[in-house]
Amino acid sequence: MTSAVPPVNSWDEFTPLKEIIVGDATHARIPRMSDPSAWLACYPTMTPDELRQVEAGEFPKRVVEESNEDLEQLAETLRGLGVTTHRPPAVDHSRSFASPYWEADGYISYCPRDITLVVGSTVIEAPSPMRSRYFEIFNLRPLFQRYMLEGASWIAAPRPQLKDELYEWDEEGRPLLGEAEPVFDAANVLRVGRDLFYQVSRSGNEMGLKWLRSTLRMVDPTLRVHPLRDVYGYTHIDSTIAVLRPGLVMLNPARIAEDEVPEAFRDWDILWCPEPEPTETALPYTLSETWICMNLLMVNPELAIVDGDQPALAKALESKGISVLPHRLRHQRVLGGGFHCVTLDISREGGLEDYFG
Ligand SMILES: NC(=[NH2+])NCCC[C@H](N)C(=O)O
Repeated sequence: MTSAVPPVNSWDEFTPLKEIIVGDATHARIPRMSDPSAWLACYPTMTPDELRQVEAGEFPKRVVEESNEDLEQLAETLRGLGVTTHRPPAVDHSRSFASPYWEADGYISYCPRDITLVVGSTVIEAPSPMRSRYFEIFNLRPLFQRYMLEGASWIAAPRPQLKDELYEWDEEGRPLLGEAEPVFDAANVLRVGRDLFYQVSRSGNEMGLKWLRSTLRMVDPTLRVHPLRDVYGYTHIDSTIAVLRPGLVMLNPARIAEDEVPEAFRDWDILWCPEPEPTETALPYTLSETWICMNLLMVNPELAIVDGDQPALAKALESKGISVLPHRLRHQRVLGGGFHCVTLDISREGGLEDYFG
Protein backbone atom coordinates (compact mmCIF):
# COMPACT_ATOMS: atom_id res chain seq x y z
CA MET A 1 0.00 0.00 0.00
CA THR A 2 1.64 3.24 -1.12
CA SER A 3 0.60 6.43 0.68
CA ALA A 4 -0.33 9.69 -1.09
CA VAL A 5 2.38 11.50 0.88
CA PRO A 6 5.80 10.04 0.00
CA PRO A 7 7.28 8.37 3.11
CA VAL A 8 10.67 9.71 2.08
CA ASN A 9 10.93 13.33 0.99
CA SER A 10 14.16 15.18 1.62
CA TRP A 11 15.51 17.63 -0.97
CA ASP A 12 17.40 19.99 1.29
CA GLU A 13 19.18 20.64 4.63
CA PHE A 14 16.88 23.25 6.14
CA THR A 15 13.09 23.02 5.54
CA PRO A 16 10.94 21.80 8.45
CA LEU A 17 11.92 18.33 9.57
CA LYS A 18 9.24 15.63 9.65
CA GLU A 19 11.15 12.34 10.01
CA ILE A 20 14.73 11.51 10.91
CA ILE A 21 17.14 8.74 11.92
CA VAL A 22 19.53 9.28 14.85
CA GLY A 23 22.75 7.27 15.10
CA ASP A 24 23.91 4.77 17.74
CA ALA A 25 27.43 4.74 19.26
CA THR A 26 27.14 1.16 20.51
CA HIS A 27 30.04 -1.11 19.41
CA ALA A 28 31.93 1.93 18.00
CA ARG A 29 35.56 1.02 17.44
CA ILE A 30 38.73 2.22 15.77
CA PRO A 31 39.72 -0.13 12.95
CA ARG A 32 43.29 -1.30 12.47
CA MET A 33 45.20 1.48 10.73
CA SER A 34 47.10 -1.11 8.68
CA ASP A 35 44.05 -0.85 6.42
CA PRO A 36 44.78 2.15 4.15
CA SER A 37 41.06 2.89 3.79
CA ALA A 38 40.72 3.21 7.58
CA TRP A 39 43.76 5.48 7.85
CA LEU A 40 42.41 7.59 4.95
CA ALA A 41 38.97 7.98 6.54
CA CYS A 42 39.93 8.35 10.18
CA TYR A 43 43.26 10.15 10.55
CA PRO A 44 44.25 11.25 7.03
CA THR A 45 46.52 14.08 8.19
CA MET A 46 48.66 11.78 10.34
CA THR A 47 52.04 10.68 9.08
CA PRO A 48 53.06 7.02 9.53
CA ASP A 49 54.98 7.95 12.70
CA GLU A 50 52.04 9.94 14.16
CA LEU A 51 49.70 7.06 13.37
CA ARG A 52 51.61 4.77 15.74
CA GLN A 53 49.85 6.45 18.71
CA VAL A 54 46.41 5.23 17.49
CA GLU A 55 45.18 2.15 19.37
CA ALA A 56 42.74 0.02 17.37
CA GLY A 57 39.76 -1.45 19.20
CA GLU A 58 36.60 -0.31 20.96
CA PHE A 59 36.37 3.36 21.88
CA PRO A 60 36.47 3.89 25.66
CA LYS A 61 33.29 2.70 27.42
CA ARG A 62 32.68 6.20 28.79
CA VAL A 63 32.81 7.68 25.27
CA VAL A 64 30.24 5.19 23.97
CA GLU A 65 27.92 5.42 26.96
CA GLU A 66 27.97 9.22 27.18
CA SER A 67 27.52 9.52 23.41
CA ASN A 68 24.47 7.26 23.55
CA GLU A 69 23.05 9.38 26.37
CA ASP A 70 23.53 12.47 24.21
CA LEU A 71 22.00 10.79 21.15
CA GLU A 72 18.94 9.70 23.12
CA GLN A 73 18.53 13.23 24.47
CA LEU A 74 18.72 14.52 20.89
CA ALA A 75 16.07 12.02 19.83
CA GLU A 76 13.81 13.07 22.71
CA THR A 77 14.14 16.71 21.73
CA LEU A 78 13.30 15.94 18.11
CA ARG A 79 10.27 13.89 19.16
CA GLY A 80 9.20 16.80 21.37
CA LEU A 81 9.36 18.99 18.27
CA GLY A 82 7.00 16.62 16.47
CA VAL A 83 9.67 14.91 14.36
CA THR A 84 9.20 11.16 13.85
CA THR A 85 12.52 9.86 15.13
CA HIS A 86 14.08 6.41 14.66
CA ARG A 87 16.94 4.85 16.66
CA PRO A 88 17.96 1.70 14.74
CA PRO A 89 20.37 -0.36 16.90
CA ALA A 90 23.97 -0.49 15.65
CA VAL A 91 25.31 -3.55 13.87
CA ASP A 92 27.86 -5.60 15.84
CA HIS A 93 31.06 -3.87 14.78
CA SER A 94 33.17 -6.28 16.80
CA ARG A 95 33.05 -8.76 13.92
CA SER A 96 35.82 -8.48 11.31
CA PHE A 97 34.97 -9.46 7.76
CA ALA A 98 36.62 -10.04 4.39
CA SER A 99 36.21 -9.70 0.65
CA PRO A 100 38.24 -11.57 -2.00
CA TYR A 101 40.76 -8.71 -1.81
CA TRP A 102 40.94 -7.56 1.82
CA GLU A 103 40.01 -8.05 5.45
CA ALA A 104 38.56 -5.26 7.62
CA ASP A 105 37.38 -4.48 11.12
CA GLY A 106 34.03 -3.00 12.03
CA TYR A 107 33.74 0.70 12.70
CA ILE A 108 30.71 2.71 13.80
CA SER A 109 26.94 3.40 13.47
CA TYR A 110 27.17 6.85 15.06
CA CYS A 111 26.93 8.79 11.78
CA PRO A 112 24.10 7.56 9.52
CA ARG A 113 24.63 10.73 7.43
CA ASP A 114 27.88 9.32 6.13
CA ILE A 115 26.58 6.28 4.27
CA THR A 116 23.15 7.19 2.91
CA LEU A 117 22.13 10.06 0.63
CA VAL A 118 18.44 10.90 0.47
CA VAL A 119 17.41 12.85 -2.63
CA GLY A 120 13.68 13.49 -2.74
CA SER A 121 11.96 10.14 -2.30
CA THR A 122 15.03 8.15 -3.33
CA VAL A 123 17.26 6.49 -0.74
CA ILE A 124 20.77 6.04 -2.13
CA GLU A 125 23.25 3.75 -0.38
CA ALA A 126 26.60 5.44 -0.96
CA PRO A 127 29.78 3.56 -2.02
CA SER A 128 32.03 4.47 0.91
CA PRO A 129 35.76 4.24 0.21
CA MET A 130 36.23 2.85 3.73
CA ARG A 131 36.32 -0.98 3.91
CA SER A 132 35.18 -0.95 7.56
CA ARG A 133 31.90 0.70 6.50
CA TYR A 134 30.94 -2.10 4.08
CA PHE A 135 28.18 -3.56 6.27
CA GLU A 136 27.45 -0.54 8.47
CA ILE A 137 24.23 0.16 6.57
CA PHE A 138 22.65 -3.13 7.56
CA ASN A 139 21.04 -1.59 10.64
CA LEU A 140 19.20 0.88 8.39
CA ARG A 141 17.94 -1.73 5.93
CA PRO A 142 14.67 -2.60 7.78
CA LEU A 143 13.64 1.07 7.63
CA PHE A 144 14.68 1.43 3.99
CA GLN A 145 12.70 -1.71 3.06
CA ARG A 146 9.66 -0.33 4.86
CA TYR A 147 10.00 2.99 3.04
CA MET A 148 10.24 1.12 -0.26
CA LEU A 149 7.01 -0.77 0.51
CA GLU A 150 5.39 2.57 1.30
CA GLY A 151 6.42 4.02 -2.06
CA ALA A 152 9.99 5.31 -1.78
CA SER A 153 12.73 4.39 -4.26
CA TRP A 154 15.73 2.55 -2.84
CA ILE A 155 18.99 2.03 -4.69
CA ALA A 156 22.62 1.35 -3.93
CA ALA A 157 25.74 2.45 -5.77
CA PRO A 158 27.81 -0.30 -7.42
CA ARG A 159 29.40 -2.17 -4.51
CA PRO A 160 33.00 -0.89 -4.58
CA GLN A 161 35.81 -3.45 -4.73
CA LEU A 162 38.10 -1.26 -2.60
CA LYS A 163 41.21 -3.00 -3.89
CA ASP A 164 44.61 -1.70 -2.79
CA GLU A 165 45.02 0.12 -6.11
CA LEU A 166 42.19 2.53 -5.16
CA TYR A 167 44.52 4.05 -2.53
CA GLU A 168 47.52 6.16 -3.45
CA TRP A 169 50.22 7.79 -1.30
CA ASP A 170 51.53 11.32 -0.85
CA GLU A 171 55.13 12.38 -0.40
CA GLU A 172 54.89 11.92 3.37
CA GLY A 173 53.61 8.38 3.06
CA ARG A 174 50.00 9.32 3.86
CA PRO A 175 47.09 7.74 1.94
CA LEU A 176 45.20 9.47 -0.86
CA LEU A 177 42.07 8.45 -2.74
CA GLY A 178 42.54 7.38 -6.34
CA GLU A 179 40.11 7.04 -9.21
CA ALA A 180 39.96 3.28 -9.78
CA GLU A 181 36.18 3.18 -9.18
CA PRO A 182 33.30 5.40 -8.01
CA VAL A 183 33.49 5.92 -4.24
CA PHE A 184 32.15 8.62 -1.93
CA ASP A 185 30.61 9.02 1.50
CA ALA A 186 27.13 10.52 1.45
CA ALA A 187 28.39 13.24 3.79
CA ASN A 188 30.44 14.61 0.90
CA VAL A 189 27.15 15.89 -0.53
CA LEU A 190 24.94 18.82 0.47
CA ARG A 191 21.41 19.12 -0.92
CA VAL A 192 19.84 22.46 -1.81
CA GLY A 193 16.72 21.50 -3.71
CA ARG A 194 17.51 21.19 -7.40
CA ASP A 195 21.19 21.79 -6.70
CA LEU A 196 23.52 19.40 -4.92
CA PHE A 197 27.11 20.12 -3.96
CA TYR A 198 29.63 17.25 -4.08
CA GLN A 199 32.98 17.68 -2.36
CA VAL A 200 35.86 16.04 -4.20
CA SER A 201 38.24 14.97 -1.45
CA ARG A 202 39.82 11.99 0.30
CA SER A 203 36.28 10.78 1.06
CA GLY A 204 34.80 11.20 -2.42
CA ASN A 205 36.47 10.93 -5.82
CA GLU A 206 35.78 12.30 -9.31
CA MET A 207 34.49 8.91 -10.45
CA GLY A 208 31.97 9.06 -7.62
CA LEU A 209 30.80 12.45 -8.88
CA LYS A 210 30.31 10.95 -12.36
CA TRP A 211 28.29 8.05 -10.96
CA LEU A 212 26.12 10.36 -8.85
CA ARG A 213 25.39 12.62 -11.81
CA SER A 214 24.47 9.63 -13.99
CA THR A 215 22.16 8.27 -11.30
CA LEU A 216 20.44 11.52 -10.36
CA ARG A 217 19.43 11.96 -14.00
CA MET A 218 17.07 9.04 -13.31
CA VAL A 219 15.74 10.67 -10.12
CA ASP A 220 15.00 13.97 -11.87
CA PRO A 221 16.66 15.31 -15.04
CA THR A 222 16.59 18.88 -13.66
CA LEU A 223 18.89 18.00 -10.72
CA ARG A 224 22.31 19.68 -10.91
CA VAL A 225 25.42 18.37 -9.12
CA HIS A 226 28.12 20.98 -8.56
CA PRO A 227 31.64 19.81 -7.71
CA LEU A 228 33.45 21.48 -4.82
CA ARG A 229 37.14 21.03 -5.59
CA ASP A 230 40.07 22.35 -3.54
CA VAL A 231 37.74 23.50 -0.75
CA TYR A 232 38.50 20.86 1.91
CA GLY A 233 40.55 17.83 0.95
CA TYR A 234 39.61 15.58 3.83
CA THR A 235 36.56 13.81 5.24
CA HIS A 236 33.06 15.16 4.48
CA ILE A 237 31.74 18.63 3.63
CA ASP A 238 29.52 19.31 6.64
CA SER A 239 32.05 21.04 8.88
CA THR A 240 33.05 23.35 6.05
CA ILE A 241 29.69 24.45 4.59
CA ALA A 242 26.30 24.51 6.37
CA VAL A 243 23.28 25.66 4.37
CA LEU A 244 21.06 27.40 6.94
CA ARG A 245 18.19 28.52 4.73
CA PRO A 246 17.71 29.77 1.18
CA GLY A 247 20.06 32.72 0.77
CA LEU A 248 22.06 32.11 3.96
CA VAL A 249 25.07 29.83 4.23
CA MET A 250 27.63 29.34 7.01
CA LEU A 251 31.20 28.84 5.86
CA ASN A 252 34.38 27.72 7.61
CA PRO A 253 36.86 30.64 7.50
CA ALA A 254 39.81 28.31 8.09
CA ARG A 255 39.04 26.43 4.88
CA ILE A 256 37.37 28.99 2.61
CA ALA A 257 38.86 32.44 1.98
CA GLU A 258 36.56 35.41 1.38
CA ASP A 259 37.68 35.57 -2.23
CA GLU A 260 37.23 31.80 -2.70
CA VAL A 261 33.55 31.44 -1.82
CA PRO A 262 32.04 28.74 -4.07
CA GLU A 263 30.44 30.54 -7.00
CA ALA A 264 26.89 29.36 -6.28
CA PHE A 265 26.95 31.07 -2.87
CA ARG A 266 28.56 34.38 -3.89
CA ASP A 267 25.17 36.15 -4.01
CA TRP A 268 24.08 34.62 -0.71
CA ASP A 269 24.39 36.13 2.74
CA ILE A 270 27.44 34.47 4.32
CA LEU A 271 27.81 33.75 8.02
CA TRP A 272 31.45 33.01 8.80
CA CYS A 273 31.63 30.46 11.58
CA PRO A 274 33.20 31.96 14.71
CA GLU A 275 36.41 30.41 16.02
CA PRO A 276 35.44 27.22 17.91
CA GLU A 277 35.78 27.17 21.69
CA PRO A 278 38.49 24.70 22.70
CA THR A 279 37.09 21.53 24.22
CA GLU A 280 38.63 18.62 26.13
CA THR A 281 38.75 15.29 24.26
CA ALA A 282 38.72 11.81 25.79
CA LEU A 283 41.48 10.64 23.43
CA PRO A 284 44.59 12.47 22.22
CA TYR A 285 43.55 11.79 18.62
CA THR A 286 40.18 12.69 17.14
CA LEU A 287 38.21 11.89 14.02
CA SER A 288 37.09 15.52 13.74
CA GLU A 289 38.79 18.89 14.03
CA THR A 290 37.43 21.64 16.28
CA TRP A 291 35.33 22.92 13.35
CA ILE A 292 32.89 20.07 13.96
CA CYS A 293 30.95 22.75 15.89
CA MET A 294 29.64 23.92 12.48
CA ASN A 295 28.06 20.53 12.02
CA LEU A 296 24.59 21.63 13.14
CA LEU A 297 21.11 20.33 12.38
CA MET A 298 18.49 22.69 10.98
CA VAL A 299 15.08 21.70 12.40
CA ASN A 300 13.54 24.39 10.24
CA PRO A 301 14.88 27.60 8.67
CA GLU A 302 14.48 29.43 12.00
CA LEU A 303 15.69 26.74 14.43
CA ALA A 304 19.05 24.97 14.75
CA ILE A 305 20.30 22.27 17.11
CA VAL A 306 23.88 23.22 17.96
CA ASP A 307 26.72 22.36 20.34
CA GLY A 308 25.87 24.00 23.67
CA ASP A 309 29.55 24.67 24.35
CA GLN A 310 29.84 27.16 21.49
CA PRO A 311 28.21 30.45 22.68
CA ALA A 312 29.76 32.51 19.90
CA LEU A 313 28.21 30.21 17.31
CA ALA A 314 24.80 30.52 18.99
CA LYS A 315 25.12 34.31 19.01
CA ALA A 316 26.12 34.36 15.34
CA LEU A 317 23.11 32.26 14.35
CA GLU A 318 20.76 34.39 16.45
CA SER A 319 22.12 37.48 14.69
CA LYS A 320 20.62 35.99 11.52
CA GLY A 321 17.25 35.29 13.14
CA ILE A 322 17.94 31.63 13.83
CA SER A 323 16.99 30.40 17.29
CA VAL A 324 19.22 27.72 18.72
CA LEU A 325 18.55 24.64 20.80
CA PRO A 326 21.88 24.00 22.53
CA HIS A 327 22.64 20.32 23.02
CA ARG A 328 25.61 18.28 24.09
CA LEU A 329 27.42 15.77 21.96
CA ARG A 330 30.30 15.34 24.32
CA HIS A 331 32.48 13.18 22.08
CA GLN A 332 31.70 14.63 18.67
CA ARG A 333 35.41 15.16 17.96
CA VAL A 334 36.57 11.76 19.18
CA LEU A 335 33.82 9.93 17.25
CA GLY A 336 33.91 12.26 14.25
CA GLY A 337 30.38 13.58 14.10
CA GLY A 338 28.25 16.54 15.10
CA PHE A 339 24.50 16.99 14.92
CA HIS A 340 24.36 16.82 11.13
CA CYS A 341 26.52 13.70 10.99
CA VAL A 342 24.64 11.75 13.67
CA THR A 343 21.32 12.22 11.88
CA LEU A 344 19.81 11.31 8.53
CA ASP A 345 16.77 13.34 7.54
CA ILE A 346 14.19 11.13 5.86
CA SER A 347 11.47 13.71 5.37
CA ARG A 348 11.34 17.47 5.30
CA GLU A 349 8.57 19.78 4.06
CA GLY A 350 10.61 21.23 1.21
CA GLY A 351 10.27 20.08 -2.36
CA LEU A 352 12.31 20.13 -5.55
CA GLU A 353 12.88 23.88 -5.47
CA ASP A 354 15.34 26.03 -7.39
CA TYR A 355 17.02 28.11 -4.67
CA PHE A 356 19.53 29.64 -7.06
CA GLY A 357 17.17 30.74 -9.82
N1 LIG B 1 29.39 13.55 8.44
C1 LIG B 1 30.47 13.60 9.17
N2 LIG B 1 30.89 12.55 9.89
N3 LIG B 1 31.21 14.77 9.14
C2 LIG B 1 32.37 14.97 9.98
C3 LIG B 1 33.34 15.89 9.29
C4 LIG B 1 34.56 16.10 10.13
C5 LIG B 1 35.67 16.81 9.38
N4 LIG B 1 36.60 15.82 8.79
C6 LIG B 1 36.41 17.71 10.36
O1 LIG B 1 37.38 17.26 10.92
O2 LIG B 1 36.02 18.84 10.58
